[in-house]
Amino acid sequence: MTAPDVLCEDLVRIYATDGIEVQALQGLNLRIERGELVALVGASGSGKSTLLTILSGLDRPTGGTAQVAGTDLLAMSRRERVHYQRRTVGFVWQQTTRNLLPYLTAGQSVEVPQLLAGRSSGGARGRAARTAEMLDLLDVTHLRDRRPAEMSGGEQQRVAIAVALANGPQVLLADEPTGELDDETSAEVLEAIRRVGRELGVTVLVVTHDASVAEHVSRTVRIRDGRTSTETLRRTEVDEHGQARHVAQELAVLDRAGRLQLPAEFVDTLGLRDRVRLALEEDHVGVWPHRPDEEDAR
Ligand SMILES: Nc1ncnc2c1ncn2[C@@H]1O[C@H](COP(=O)(O)OP(=O)(O)OP(=O)(O)O)[C@@H](O)[C@H]1O
Repeated sequence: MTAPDVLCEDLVRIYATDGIEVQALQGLNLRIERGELVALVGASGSGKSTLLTILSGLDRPTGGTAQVAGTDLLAMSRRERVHYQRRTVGFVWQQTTRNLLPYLTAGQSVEVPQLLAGRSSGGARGRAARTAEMLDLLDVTHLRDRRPAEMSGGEQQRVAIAVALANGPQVLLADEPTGELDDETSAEVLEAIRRVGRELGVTVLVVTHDASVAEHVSRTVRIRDGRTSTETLRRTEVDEHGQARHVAQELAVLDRAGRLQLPAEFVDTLGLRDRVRLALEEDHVGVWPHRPDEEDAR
């Protein structure tokens, strides 16, 4: 079995400002295999951006394990960090202005990261060929000589993906890449991310608060209060009549200590609180509300 491209175990990030501590990540576990496309969804303040900032090498966790494409993010030297950010991971941010410099054309934007990374294979011609290849892959060749102000929001994000992939990263991280786009354009950009991930074999993590993103990916991980809580796996099955149908399976994340977070609707429906009654059955675990009065009466 190959090592996963993203591995977080018991990841903790505590922010301390003015003597007040905020536990943004509270022991988060996440594993993403090579070539997977995963959406991470969660409410505002659940810790999504904190996680992405750590995975992109811009911030250090307070504790736990974080490895991306074999790089240990807690043990990286400053030099390794620069290499990591230029070569190992690519990013696409929500704000189109953060992705592209206003005075560079699309072609120049894809070329600059290659120059910064000292990409020398094939020299200037090699870089030009890589640039043409990336623009073509994202269907933005016609925008090569345009600056961001001369592109739509969706076009800017597709160019941003080409920029992020310029140096052939193993992992692509996207933080709300469709946050500023309408529904139709969002769907196009997500489809472009999915296609390039598959064609280049890049592992992709898309962070979003938009639950509809989940429809475009085979695995959605939910984050709640700084921890991954539940996952939805989607796959297409062909039934006995040859009809394709989409099947979704809900899973809860179980950490190494055996903790799991029950979905909020289960907790609400059964009125579970404080303590629950557990029973180990042959092939499953039963969970009941704990009602001492009723149990005493039995
Ligand atoms: N630099 C910081 N200093 C102090 N607290 C912070 C800092 N950054 C984030 N937090 C806090 O950490 C928690 C998680 O924030 P984070 O930005 O990761 O959430 P999020 O899920 O990305 O939210 P959103 O969808 O609104 O961007 C929040 O309570 C937030 O207020």
